[in-house]
Amino acid sequence: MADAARTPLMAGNWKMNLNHVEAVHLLQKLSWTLQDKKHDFERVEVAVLPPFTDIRSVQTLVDGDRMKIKYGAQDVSVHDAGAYTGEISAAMLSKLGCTYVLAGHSERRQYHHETDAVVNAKAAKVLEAGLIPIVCVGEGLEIRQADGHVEHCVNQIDGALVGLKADDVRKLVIAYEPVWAIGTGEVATPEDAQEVIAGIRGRLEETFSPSVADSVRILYGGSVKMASVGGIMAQPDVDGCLVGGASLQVDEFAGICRYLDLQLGYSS
Ligand SMILES: O=C[C@H](O)COP(=O)(O)O
Repeated sequence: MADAARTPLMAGNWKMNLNHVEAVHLLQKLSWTLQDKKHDFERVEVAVLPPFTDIRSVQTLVDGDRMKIKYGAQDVSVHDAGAYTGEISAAMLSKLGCTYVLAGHSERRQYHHETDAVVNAKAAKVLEAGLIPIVCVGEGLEIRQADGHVEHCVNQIDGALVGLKADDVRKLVIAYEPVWAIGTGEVATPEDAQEVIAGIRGRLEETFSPSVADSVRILYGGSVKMASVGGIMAQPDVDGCLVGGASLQVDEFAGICRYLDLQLGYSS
């Protein structure tokens, strides 16, 4: 089990799925399901990351129903304001009540050529706006097969966090997502996840301090399901999951959020 001082976080990345009407339906159902099961949000935090076009509707629902589910965005601009067609600033996301913002998801790195320097600039903007970046790292299959996965991810972390203050780093969340496990049904073994996440935590200790390394929550992501979440969460350095496909299915995502209850044998 991870350090009890770090509250586990289950974050659902909806990617480019669900229009704002569908988003409201799914979130309402998720909230009812978790409430019905008396989910303790202080014990396991729950967040959803909808497309930009859904966020205002999500905000209205969360505020109106006083939901304890948090929400955020999947990306952010490196710019503050101005002539940047199509971009969304961190300040705009803050105004919408977001808590989290993904920075450097592998799909952004792959399809939009985001480098570690861009991820670093995005993380800095998110922190400046008082929000929490979820900085994503992960290796492709070739790097894994060449046994370079820990070094690759640690280097990505170095690049993404360069110039950030220790007190800011302490607040952020990191997600380790092996690219070969995203949307493929190939889950890394719990030991695979632990190996890389422990490597990242070790680097945080070297670069910042033991207390910073102990504070940062590091999630695993890649084909997480109800059936696999327990083994992953049993690892000492894993503090939660970044869930893609399974977060679009209410019962599956609620089950992932309730992994502790289900382990204790409470009703599903
Ligand atoms: O952000 C989430 C990850 O890309 C994982 O997606 P997945 O659970 O569909 O594999």
